[in-house]
Amino acid sequence: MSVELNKKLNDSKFTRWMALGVVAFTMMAAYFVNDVMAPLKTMLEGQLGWGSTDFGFYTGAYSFLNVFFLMLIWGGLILDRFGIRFTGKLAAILMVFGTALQYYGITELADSNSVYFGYKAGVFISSVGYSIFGVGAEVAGITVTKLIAKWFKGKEMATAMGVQVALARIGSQAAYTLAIPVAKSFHLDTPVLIGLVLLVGGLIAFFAFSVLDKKLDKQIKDDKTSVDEEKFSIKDVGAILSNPGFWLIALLCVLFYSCVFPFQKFATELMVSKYGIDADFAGSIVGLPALGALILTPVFGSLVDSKGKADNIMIIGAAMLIFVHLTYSIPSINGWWVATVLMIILGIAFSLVPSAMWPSVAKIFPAHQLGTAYALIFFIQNIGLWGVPNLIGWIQKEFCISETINGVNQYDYTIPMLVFTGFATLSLVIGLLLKVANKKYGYGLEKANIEKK
Ligand SMILES: NCCCC[C@H](N)C(=O)NCC(=O)O
Repeated sequence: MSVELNKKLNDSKFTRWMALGVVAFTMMAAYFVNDVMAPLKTMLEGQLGWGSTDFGFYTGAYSFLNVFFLMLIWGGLILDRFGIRFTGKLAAILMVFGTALQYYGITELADSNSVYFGYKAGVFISSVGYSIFGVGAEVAGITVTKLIAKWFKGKEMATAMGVQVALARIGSQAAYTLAIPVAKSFHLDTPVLIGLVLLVGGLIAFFAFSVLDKKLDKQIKDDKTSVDEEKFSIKDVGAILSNPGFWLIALLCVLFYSCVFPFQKFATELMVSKYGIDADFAGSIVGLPALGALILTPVFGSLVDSKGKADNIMIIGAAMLIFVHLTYSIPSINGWWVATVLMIILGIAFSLVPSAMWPSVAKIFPAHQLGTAYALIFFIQNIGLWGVPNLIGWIQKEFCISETINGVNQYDYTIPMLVFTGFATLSLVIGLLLKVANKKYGYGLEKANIEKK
């Protein structure tokens, strides 16, 4: 009888997975908007005169406020201080506002001749919007990760994190697949408008989740058997930063993701220019990792839950990325099917690492430090998400223009792909060091997550 009385919302499998589904929709919309402009790179250059450095500037803007104004750090502190509901709603509002501004930049300012800080008004304002969106998206990301750790503690935590990431990748896949066909059938800005509508839906979804979460908090408070969670204090930042596990995960994260997300932003053009894939179809190939991750991330997540071995999984994922990027860099290997197979391999790596890495953070840090720990890791990751697209855009402009057709530059991708290979190699080295640290400090990364009853 007392067992029944103590039953909380998240003890019901159906309710916790339904709650996850609701917030996953918010993240799906966020990932759609995040990626929807990437396949349009060549169209943006042709129709709005956005060159490679403009595109690199815009793409890197996602992380600009997070990195230079420490917005992610504030977001993490707000999350640990004021909780999941407040922070999640704030993040969703920022995403909607930022996307609306981005839309304004590519519609109303498309023909403007004004220049701000050396960039066309349209490029600059869209980038400001994307930067605000980036704050919202990243803060939403850490909020959702923390809420999964709360709702799924001692349960299928890695599977749930995997499912959330997988559903988010549907957003990315949809963006890569639909952007060019939609932009061609309607207007260049229509894909962003669709993203804006989805985000408003995501905002409503998060408000709906908050009702459930409030109820769960009340149950946790009323439950005499539940242990009171320690409150976050600013001293915890020091504790997080002095943990070697933090630095290794953060470095693995920045290096690994620097050769996935920024690569994907340029990859549609790579598929067309090097592999001769039709522009309408190229986005779908680039979206393949997202599609693969949809199936594989939960599979690998449940493997981590039941069998553990997160340390080895991260190492294998990093090694696969080296193979993929190195092969993309070889000029003589240019068959469309090779490009496709490599994307599939990248998709497997892209499923392995996140499904092992994010739950590992929850093993290294206690619950009250999790928001800040995820925020600091995302912060370091964002340095890469800002710097790498700018670096690649600059390299392309300086060293990679192979010819110019009707005023649109064609780029050779050998050097950019070697740069990505370098990052992937470093991520493997860090993965190996993490394995050593795991043994030394006993993080338990090799252990299963699901508590045996
Ligand atoms: N294109 C999405 C960027 C999301 C970055 C975010 N900080 C993150 O790492 N999310 C986890 C993931 O695996 O997508």
